[in-house]
Amino acid sequence: MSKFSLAKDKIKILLLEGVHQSAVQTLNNAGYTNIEYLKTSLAEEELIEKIKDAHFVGLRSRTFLTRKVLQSAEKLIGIGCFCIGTNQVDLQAAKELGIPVFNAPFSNTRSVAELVIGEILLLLRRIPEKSAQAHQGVWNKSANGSVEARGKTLGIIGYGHIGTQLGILAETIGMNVIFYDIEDKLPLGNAKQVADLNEMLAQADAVSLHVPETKSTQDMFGAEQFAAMKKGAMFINASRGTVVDIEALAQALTGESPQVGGAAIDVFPVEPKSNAEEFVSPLRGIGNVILSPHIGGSTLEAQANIGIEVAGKLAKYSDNGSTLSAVNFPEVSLPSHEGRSRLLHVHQNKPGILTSINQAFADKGINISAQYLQTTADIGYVVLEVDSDDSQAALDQLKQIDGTIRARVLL
Ligand SMILES: NC(=O)c1ccc[n+]([C@@H]2O[C@H](COP(=O)([O-])OP(=O)(O)OC[C@H]3O[C@@H](n4cnc5c(N)ncnc54)[C@H](O)[C@@H]3O)[C@@H](O)[C@H]2O)c1
Ligand SMILES: O=C(O)CC[C@@H](O)C(=O)O
Repeated sequence: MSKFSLAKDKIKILLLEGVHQSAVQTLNNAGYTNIEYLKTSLAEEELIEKIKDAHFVGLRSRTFLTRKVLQSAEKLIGIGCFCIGTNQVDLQAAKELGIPVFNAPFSNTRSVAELVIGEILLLLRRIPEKSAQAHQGVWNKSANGSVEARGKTLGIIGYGHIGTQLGILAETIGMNVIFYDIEDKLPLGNAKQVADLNEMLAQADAVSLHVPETKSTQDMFGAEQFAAMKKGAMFINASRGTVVDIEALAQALTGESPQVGGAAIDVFPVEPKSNAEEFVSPLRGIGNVILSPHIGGSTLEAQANIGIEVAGKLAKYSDNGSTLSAVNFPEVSLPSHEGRSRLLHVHQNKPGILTSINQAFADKGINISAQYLQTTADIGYVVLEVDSDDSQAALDQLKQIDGTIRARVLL
């Protein structure tokens, strides 16, 4: 449960899924050299084996940190998702175990928005279909079904970081933008929020999904929503595969008179674990459909920035305890702590814990020179500073506080 600070070269960092080398560089620059770097994700049993002695783990969207995996990771003190989505981690389990999870909330936003704009233009011109025909030697020179984006309406579902960027880019090419979000959002440019999803679907010439994977978005788009779309409108999903009923999409794209005119899909309910595995989908082979292997955020710029951002957050948490921008944890932003030892204490959020800590320290004559506290409904994170000579005694006291989840000292 409790940890004493380790020398940096003893802190083991497991990096999975080929995160950008900028992550390794950032960690090395911060003094962390004990890094195991793997190009792929790992299946549960292998992951349990590998993560056993790791203090930090870095991953992208294909590694699933379930409660079972996290419970087996006895030394783990921090998790870095080198992406935006954090649905692949059991955030609640990580929190209960006192492990903060960090991500890169902005670094690939622009890359996704640019890809979607490109896809809208290609779909409206029926280029996927025409390109496939040309590859087969068919010369189909015709304007049938090809339209400009100018003056058409884009419906965005989920008007967050990506949705808003996309809206701005779409307006610059002359599109009207409407959006649907469960929260009231400030519309950028001339965008308009629509309160009812079906009302939005009835107006949009292209619909693009930018929601996170949550209980409320699971299967939020199925046969009923495709039927509510304007006949022949385009459909784009670069959010998460679980948001869309993929069989219903396949049906809406096929038949004598398809309801949906074309689609660009980057994310799938089941995705191959590595580039070596076959990609299986009911959408394969359907005309005017762009299929991409979950690369919406995969540009060199985005990946390099993500590497620096997330590795920097892990190093900062390891060095000074800062949890600023953690997605599952009380956020504490901390100055440097030269000349003193800093103790990190994660506890169940119940009355009396701070009093117990202060009393225990007072009883042992340990002076607290700084104290920072943040809580969520179920856990509390308190950071204390003491004279370096008192650090071991202070850690011993913290370990005994009822409700302690984790205690660690930074020298
Ligand atoms: N394809 C890729 O490579 C790629 C890259 C980056 C992000 N993503 C995915 O895109 C998602 C969105 O990213 P973001 O940075 O814009 O997130 P964000 O959190 O900034 O925005 C999400 C928006 O969705 C809204 N929302 C949540 N539930 C909703 C619901 N049920 N109905 C309507 N709106 C709802 C939220 O209020 C918010 O405005 C990420 O969670 C991630 O899963 C995919
Ligand atoms: O890099 C990945 O695997 C995931 C990218 C994207 O879906 C994200 O959530 O940022």
